[in-house]
Amino acid sequence: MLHDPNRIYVFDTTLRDGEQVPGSQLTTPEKLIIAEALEALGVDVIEAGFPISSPGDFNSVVEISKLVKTPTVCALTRAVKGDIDSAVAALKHAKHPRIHTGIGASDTHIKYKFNSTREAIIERAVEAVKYAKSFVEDIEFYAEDAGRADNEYLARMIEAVIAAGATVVNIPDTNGYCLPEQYGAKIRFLKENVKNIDKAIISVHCHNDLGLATANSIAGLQNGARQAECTINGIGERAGNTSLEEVVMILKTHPSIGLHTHINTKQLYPLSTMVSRMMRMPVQPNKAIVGKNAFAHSSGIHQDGVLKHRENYEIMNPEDVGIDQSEIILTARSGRHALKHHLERLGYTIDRIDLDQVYQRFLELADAKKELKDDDLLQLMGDETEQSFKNGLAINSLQVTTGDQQVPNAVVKLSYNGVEHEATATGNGPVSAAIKAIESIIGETIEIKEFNIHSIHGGSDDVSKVDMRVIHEDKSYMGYGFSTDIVRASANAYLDALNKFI
Ligand SMILES: CC(=O)SCCNC(=O)CCNC(=O)[C@H](O)C(C)(C)COP(=O)(O)OP(=O)(O)OC[C@H]1O[C@@H](n2cnc3c(N)ncnc32)[C@H](O)[C@@H]1OP(=O)(O)O
Ligand SMILES: CC(C)C(=O)C(=O)O
Repeated sequence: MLHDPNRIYVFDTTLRDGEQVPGSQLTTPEKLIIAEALEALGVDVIEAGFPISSPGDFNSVVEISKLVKTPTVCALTRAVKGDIDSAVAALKHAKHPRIHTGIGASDTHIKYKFNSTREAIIERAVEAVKYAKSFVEDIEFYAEDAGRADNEYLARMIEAVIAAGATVVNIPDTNGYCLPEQYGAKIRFLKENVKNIDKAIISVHCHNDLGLATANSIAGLQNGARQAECTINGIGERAGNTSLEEVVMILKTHPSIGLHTHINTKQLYPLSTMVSRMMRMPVQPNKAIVGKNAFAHSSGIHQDGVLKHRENYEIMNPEDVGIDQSEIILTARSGRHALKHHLERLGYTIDRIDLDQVYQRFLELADAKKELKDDDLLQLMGDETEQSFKNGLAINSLQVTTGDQQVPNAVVKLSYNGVEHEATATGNGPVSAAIKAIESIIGETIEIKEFNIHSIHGGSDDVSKVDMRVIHEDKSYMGYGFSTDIVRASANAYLDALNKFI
């Protein structure tokens, strides 16, 4: 039945089990967008809904069936004829329809949910599979709460439903109870004790109540299961389901397991973001693979290690999951290598910078601010009271006079290579006067290509940020300046650019 015995079929249930999360219900158009993205991701099966549950869910299964071309479209039912009839109707347009029917298999469910007996439940299971099979060829059977079910009984049930026509047998750890070793052993037991097991694919469907959903799913796959049921971001009933991105990336990162999927992993992050937004379920920052911090390094030793050789602290390539690159987050735990990396990225030549001096000021700011962004660094470098550059240009004083009926005039005192120089110049405005005075000290005219003044928070008493692009020997250099005085901010930005090449 399986062409490639090492291929894992990925069954996505984001739109069914994932959508059981309170507050995360989706409209049909939203489900269609996600279904299309799941198809592009390369999932093998999309569980589109539980058609008997509501007219809206029925309609979603109909529309997804019409839309999706390659993956199997699956609809969930209880072991109840009415549910199966509804699923058959909803799947009418599916190119590859599957009915997913089943019933509880643990003694707890048999006794307290159904007030029934083991034998009677097997009969209901078989009857449901046969009924579904009379409409659709591809039938998946779920033995609910199989994680807590007696293995001998489970094996009898599975053998009976395969004989009745089930093509896939799902062994859910519905309550997230099992340990990986137990769950793996359960799958192995079924592989070894169900006589007709080679006529069906074993599927794993694990919940995360103890945080073991992914570990259990992998244990199941390593012991013979060939379909993994999961959701994007691991969303689902209670603590959620196995997360699709985790299973897929575990198999890709550990080729020694010898199993693979047909998932286009570069779509994982974009899809995670889409599902999180549409389902109003934020992804926790430390979530494996797709969390905001999954490829972000914030402590100095790690940052140094990653900058020297990414694989020192990364076992996956962020690009493989659709994230552009790892991030080096600047915090008070960062070291000089990380600071240097960002300064270089912002156009500073490290040889020209007094890195130790800048680092001490950086630490003080990082202690106060927690995380430093580009603007914080630029402000740090452009701080008019500090000398960030070795032998650089620094303004010692700047006097400007301007007003109606008066030619703007600037007097600049500049320290250059440790020597103070003074110059006076006029211009058509106070900024041009200040720039001309600086030019007369350095003895060169440097072309300014771009010049922008922004206020940081708004308000007339705000700090202004100036960014300026200058050209020197056909190369562009950016300079940034900050001050409550826009002339001083402009002069600072000009010197910041000049310090990168003078
Ligand atoms: C483990 C899982 O995630 S299973 C999927 C869970 N998803 C959902 O439940 C969402 C969709 N569900 C629904 O819309 C509704 O619960 C419906 C339409 C299925 C049923 O609604 P109601 O008829 O009002 O029944 P209600 O939900 O209150 O109770 C469930 C009934 O189904 C029975 N039942 C539960 N599972 C199964 C099963 N697999 N096979 C047969 N009967 C079942 C219960 O024993 C109970 O029957 P009872 O009335 O004889 O005691
Ligand atoms: C319906 C089944 C597969 C299920 O969701 C579970 O048992 O958790």
